[in-house]
Amino acid sequence: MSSQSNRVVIFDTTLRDGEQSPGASMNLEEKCRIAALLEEMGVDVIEAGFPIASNGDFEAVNAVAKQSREAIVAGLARATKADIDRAAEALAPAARKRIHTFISTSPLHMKYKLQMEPEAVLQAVKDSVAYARSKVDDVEWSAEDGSRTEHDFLCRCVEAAIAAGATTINIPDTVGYAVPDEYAALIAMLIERVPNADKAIFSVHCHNDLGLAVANSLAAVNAGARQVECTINGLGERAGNAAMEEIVMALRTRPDRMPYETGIDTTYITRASKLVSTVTGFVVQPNKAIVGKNAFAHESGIHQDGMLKNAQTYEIMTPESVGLNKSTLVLGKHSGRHAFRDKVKALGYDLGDNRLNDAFKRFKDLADVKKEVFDEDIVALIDDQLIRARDRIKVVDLAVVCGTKGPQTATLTLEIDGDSKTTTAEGDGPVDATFKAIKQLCGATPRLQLYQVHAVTQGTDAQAEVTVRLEENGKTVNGQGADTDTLVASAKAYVTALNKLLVKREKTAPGDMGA
Ligand SMILES: CC(=O)SCCNC(=O)CCNC(=O)[C@H](O)C(C)(C)COP(=O)(O)OP(=O)(O)OC[C@H]1O[C@@H](n2cnc3c(N)ncnc32)[C@H](O)[C@@H]1OP(=O)(O)O
Ligand SMILES: CC(C)C(=O)C(=O)O
Ligand SMILES: [Mg+2]
Repeated sequence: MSSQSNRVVIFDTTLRDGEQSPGASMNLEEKCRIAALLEEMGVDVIEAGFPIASNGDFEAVNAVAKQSREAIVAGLARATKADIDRAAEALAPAARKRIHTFISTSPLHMKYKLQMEPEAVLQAVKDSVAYARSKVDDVEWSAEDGSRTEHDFLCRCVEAAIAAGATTINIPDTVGYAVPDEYAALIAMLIERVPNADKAIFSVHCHNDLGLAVANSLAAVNAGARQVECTINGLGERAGNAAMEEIVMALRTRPDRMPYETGIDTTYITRASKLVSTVTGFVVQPNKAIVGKNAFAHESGIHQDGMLKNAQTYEIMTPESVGLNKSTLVLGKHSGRHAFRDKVKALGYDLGDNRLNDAFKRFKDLADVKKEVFDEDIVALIDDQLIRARDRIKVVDLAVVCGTKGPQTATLTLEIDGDSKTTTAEGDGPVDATFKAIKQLCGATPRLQLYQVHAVTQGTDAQAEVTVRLEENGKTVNGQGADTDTLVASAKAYVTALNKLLVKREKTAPGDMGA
């Protein structure tokens, strides 16, 4: 495959560079699960680890090598015989294997880290690649800190690596220092100047220290690179590596600007992201491209309206293309009537315009006090409204004084058959005071059989749903009330139950309000 081909090799290093994220260690079984999924989704090369790093890493590379069939399994090795031997041993069972050997080529790394003269590094390139080639046919050579390497020296190293048998040449932007046009020019320069460049695939490996890993990788592909090294969720050393899902979806979404193909079945992306996140404990930020919780979610009314009319108004990829069922229209304070009507219908209600408008107003009031309005909230809100529509008694206003000082008092205003009535009652706690105030105003004396509160959803801003069961003359009724204020929900529940009792009384003694 040359820089003329339009096929881009996807080299996943989640299990190696991804695991170098502090705190992202994975055990053997987890690595095997991730590798199996990567292979299933069509990753070309799986870098399974750095075999000399530890026995655990060796075992993991070895296990992935045993299980993989189609994907090439790669193991990392420094420019030493011991590293290469260990990598070759770990990779031995693989159907398709690659030794990935590297050494730094930048003046800074050579002088301070390796403490080697450039000529010694060049010799190490030749020796390490040739030695790796004596073990396997597929050898990748990386110029660590390649983007900060002096051009003439980099050309000499690349030429030497290809001459020694490297079939892939990787030019990492190890510290995420490059910017897109500069990085693209570097790759183009190498392809142009290195005499045997056509004998290898050029690869890129970008870190995200400036948030440019994906942009740099794509710019390099346009300049002739045909392998991209990346990780699921952009996991990796420091700010991470280029995110595979972003690379693949960018290529898929913009073939007009980037006419290249990968072998990835993109419908696996969401599954792979979730697996890596679960295994590593690295939560994906909600606004992360492609795989964030909000990547296909819309809350604002204008966008939701557009989405309902034609999803392409606000989505450049389909959720199905990344393995999600559908986009979500999140109902919140920014939502509009179109989305609300759609949701109400989906929840099985057929409300006329007036009721819908009324419900929408109550939904907006709720959204003002609650971060997110869930389906259950809307069901509670509409049920509450439907139950209350024919009520003779309605809760208008409630103010409760409670706390450690006592006495607990409730000042309540009810509308009874169209008349507004207010009273204040003391009680043994705020709920008792509220119920006493209701009884005073209605002159009712039913027996309270059950009082139950549960949160409709989670969080301190959740709506409380209260159930009250009242008994009078052998007749039992239940009343429900929902509100973000538990006491208001309690008052509504009690009043709902009372209204039901009134209906029952009407049937036996029409016109009677209470005792
Ligand atoms: C950019 C990258 O991502 S590179 C990969 C980084 N990943 C890792 O380092 C994770 C795994 N690493 C490890 O477990 C350990 O560092 C090991 C096993 C590889 C080496 O451990 P140690 O022998 O204790 O050495 P240590 O890590 O302290 O130092 C690294 C040594 O390797 C040398 N070295 C670094 N890169 C290379 C290279 N590509 N080729 C040859 N030598 C190298 C350093 O100069 C240093 O040598 P020195 O001991 O002579 O000074
Ligand atoms: C080992 C190399 C490829 C690397 O991870 C880097 O330079 O970032
Ligand atoms: Mg790296």
